[in-house]
Amino acid sequence: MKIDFTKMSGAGNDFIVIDNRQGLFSLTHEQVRAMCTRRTGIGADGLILVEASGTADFRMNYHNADGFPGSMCGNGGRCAVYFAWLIGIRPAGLRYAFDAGPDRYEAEVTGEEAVKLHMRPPSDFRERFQVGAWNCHFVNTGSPHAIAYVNDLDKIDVFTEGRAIRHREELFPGGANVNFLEVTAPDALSIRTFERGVEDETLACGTGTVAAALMSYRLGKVTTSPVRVTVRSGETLMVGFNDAMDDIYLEGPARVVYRGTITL
Ligand SMILES: N[C@@H](CCC[C@H](N)C(=O)O)C(=O)O
Repeated sequence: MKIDFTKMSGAGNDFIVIDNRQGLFSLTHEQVRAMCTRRTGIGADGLILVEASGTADFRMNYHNADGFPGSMCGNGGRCAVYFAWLIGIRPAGLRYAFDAGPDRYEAEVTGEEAVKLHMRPPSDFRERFQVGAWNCHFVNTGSPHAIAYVNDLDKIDVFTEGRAIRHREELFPGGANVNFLEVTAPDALSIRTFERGVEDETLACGTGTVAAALMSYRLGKVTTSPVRVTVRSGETLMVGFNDAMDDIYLEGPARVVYRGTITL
């Protein structure tokens, strides 16, 4: 089976994106994992099948690099929308609606290689609890996110510390993504994320970035919206929100890295 794919980067979070609107491809977990594996496969943090939806412009069928379906992926959603725009899923217009899991999302292409994704209201805010030596916080922004604040982000061993927190199933049933944050200004943060399903640090995480901005505002660590969040790739994501946190967006770069064909 030959599959045409587009490799995309959402602020450094990278994805294999496949047009599956005809329903031609049914990939096993092993095939997804092999395609996402770096060095021996294409290499990516996740794989997105863009599929037909009865009521939205498309459905985002997202898998983590481990081959299994993931929860909401913010950067993946932004890449999927840019992909949909590039292949002309809607002949005219920059606004898209897509389904992901049980939820409907709206987004717009805001410029060349730029997408703004409207997020769903967060749930399950939990503040100030101890996980080993870490003072942690938690919020679900479509994916579950633990958060810890640090003074010097460069010094953190994200792989070791993140992995230990990620697996605390008694606190986070199903596991959690783990974000380490440094507050750099009243409207700015830097973030590093250990991603569940990738089982490693990634160069950016969209739902983690939203979790970081919302939690930091709740805790008074940032005082305004939008919040500029610098991710590990060095790129910046913007998170805007109202006080009620029911009108939230994630905006930033989404670009094509290359196109190819893989034979499975
Ligand atoms: N990279 C993502 C998050 C993807 C889902 C996550 N790894 C999970 O299943 O927990 C993002 O940009 O939000």
